[in-house]
Amino acid sequence: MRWSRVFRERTDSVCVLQRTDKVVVFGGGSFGTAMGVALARQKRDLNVTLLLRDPYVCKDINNTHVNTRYLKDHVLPENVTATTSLAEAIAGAQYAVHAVPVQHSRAFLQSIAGILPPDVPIISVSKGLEVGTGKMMSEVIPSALGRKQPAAFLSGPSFAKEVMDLRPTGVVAASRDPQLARDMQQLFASPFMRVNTTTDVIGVEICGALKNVLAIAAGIVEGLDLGHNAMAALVAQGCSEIRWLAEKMGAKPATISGLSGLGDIMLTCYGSLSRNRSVGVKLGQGLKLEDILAASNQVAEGVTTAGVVVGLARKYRVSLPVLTAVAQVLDGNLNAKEAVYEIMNLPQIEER
Ligand SMILES: NC(=O)c1ccc[n+]([C@@H]2O[C@H](COP(=O)([O-])OP(=O)(O)OC[C@H]3O[C@@H](n4cnc5c(N)ncnc54)[C@H](O)[C@@H]3O)[C@@H](O)[C@H]2O)c1
Ligand SMILES: O=P(O)(O)OC[C@H](O)CO
Repeated sequence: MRWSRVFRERTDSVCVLQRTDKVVVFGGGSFGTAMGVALARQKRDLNVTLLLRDPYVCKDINNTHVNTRYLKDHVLPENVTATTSLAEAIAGAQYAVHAVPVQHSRAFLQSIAGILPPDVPIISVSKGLEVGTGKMMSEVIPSALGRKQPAAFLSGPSFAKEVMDLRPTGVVAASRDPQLARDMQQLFASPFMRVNTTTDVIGVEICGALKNVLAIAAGIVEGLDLGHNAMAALVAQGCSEIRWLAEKMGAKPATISGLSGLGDIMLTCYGSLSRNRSVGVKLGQGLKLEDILAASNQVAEGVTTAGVVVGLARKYRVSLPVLTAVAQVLDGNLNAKEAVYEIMNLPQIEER
């Protein structure tokens, strides 16, 4: 019984890969490149095309197989190529991996709405909430395209560099269409990547967005050198706040304690490769936000998501002291030390 199931799953997996000839990746930053490479490694004749804006980076990828801007220490497989042409990138693609930062996703998707066939599934790996609308990518995609498009959301603890280095990684593929989630599982699963499935899109997306805000808070605690006790208390409080809000928004408990919830919180709050955590560390050390952002060429989604969380806390009537304090620090209404002081002086509570 067990072996027959294993065999059947392997056969399906081969089928999805066998019938996939081309995947387009929107955004050739760190994670778009890493996920494109993860797919290219699955099958040597799979065409993985990165859609970029910078012709010089394209040239480097096509001529030297190196993404010189985002992952200059890694050689890409030869079946990863790059183009700046929307039409060329999308032509013949059976899946589209979306790795454009959330705040730029709407304009980008509007620009491709007329070119992307309506039956090509979008696999979004972007983690954040849109400023102004408060929407998740699962809402931004149909709203920007002006139609329903098959979509899946891949999330979980997954630093681009470690995916590139073939270090074991576990993610979750979420889709309201369970078959599409299973297809994504079969497309991405490898000896180096485990892929769980779920239909809890809201849970996966909200946890992926909120953990970036909590990681900034964890970085602040690190930057202020407040110690291990403070870090553990902060992360535990943040986990509770994420659970309170996510549950009110309809997330399932299994998602909150799973890879895209607790798993990604642990990675991003404690992992030194996190860009969001790094922003927090520098804020804690007293640097100005504008200087921190100017010094980096990579996105830290928590910086923009933090303000959206304040609105969600109001909308869902839930108190989120740590997550909303991050927004206050980013807005310059509080400095990092004042934020810690305020949180430590909140009324003592019963645990819930
Ligand atoms: N890097 C990681 O380890 C990682 C892991 C999981 C998820 N993510 C998520 O993936 C998304 C992308 O992150 P990344 O690490 O690749 O970011 P990045 O900063 O390394 O690269 C961003 C990419 O988006 C492109 N881009 C920016 N503005 C654009 C626009 N207006 N139109 C089109 N393209 C635009 C950039 O040119 C670049 O190619 C984020 O939401 C991030 O949270 C990242
Ligand atoms: O580097 P960060 O903080 O954007 O985090 C990257 C991923 O989301 C980790 O799973």
